[in-house]
Amino acid sequence: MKTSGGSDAAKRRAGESAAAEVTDGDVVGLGTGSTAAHAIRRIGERVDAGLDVRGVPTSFASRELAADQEIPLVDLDRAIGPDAPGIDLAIDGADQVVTAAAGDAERAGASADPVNALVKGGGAAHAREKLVDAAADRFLVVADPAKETPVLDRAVPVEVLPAGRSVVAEAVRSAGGEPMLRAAERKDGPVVTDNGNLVFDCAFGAIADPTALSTTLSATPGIVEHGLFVDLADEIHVGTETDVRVVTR
Ligand SMILES: O=C(CO)[C@H](O)[C@H](O)COP(=O)(O)O
Repeated sequence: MKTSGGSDAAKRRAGESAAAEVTDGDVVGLGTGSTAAHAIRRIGERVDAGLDVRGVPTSFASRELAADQEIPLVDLDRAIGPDAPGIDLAIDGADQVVTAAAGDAERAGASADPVNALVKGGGAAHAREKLVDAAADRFLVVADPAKETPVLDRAVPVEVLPAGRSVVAEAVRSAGGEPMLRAAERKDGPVVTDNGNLVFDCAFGAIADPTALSTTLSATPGIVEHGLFVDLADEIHVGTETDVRVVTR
């Protein structure tokens, strides 16, 4: 599994804090990445102890981990609809998250109410993650302090239809970004997502207006989904070396 950010202990605290929010009967969106994996493992322990939940995986990796933990699963298609249960909460990681805590020093004079924005997609799972996280009644982000920032400036992952690669690259450049095709680590060639698409990591520098950039990317033909998650998170569980700080949005 790909990991980024801070210590595993901090990630575990964040994941376990969010997993404690799951209650009997819930349908839970199961995020992707090393921090969300801690939440999935803790939910698995609770299922073993009698908790009645169903999980909606966001990726091949989260499905495999949840199945290993013997968490009953339901497809997103079966979770959403007129006679479907819905998703009570989703727990998912992030590559960058704007929090006031990260900006206390840097933000002198800036608004005390930070924009509710994340960068996700370090594991190339952001298309399904956004489907599940946005469909949930509550979306809990699990992170560590290394993910916190006053302004998003990490390259934004963009999942692209293979046939639209050049068209999308030009559109990203027109929007002020520099697209870099994500290469696979143990294969000659690009990363191919769970949906059979390619990923551009698009460097925009500091993203002053994540909402505007999100709107632009969403409107670009050939982009299946991008990793800017704006106004979706309800809580950020930030694990530290000693405890957990919960930021409510
Ligand atoms: O968006 C993601 C996968 O697409 C992950 O949630 C994100 O990359 C964080 O991963 P980790 O918890 O391993 O740092």
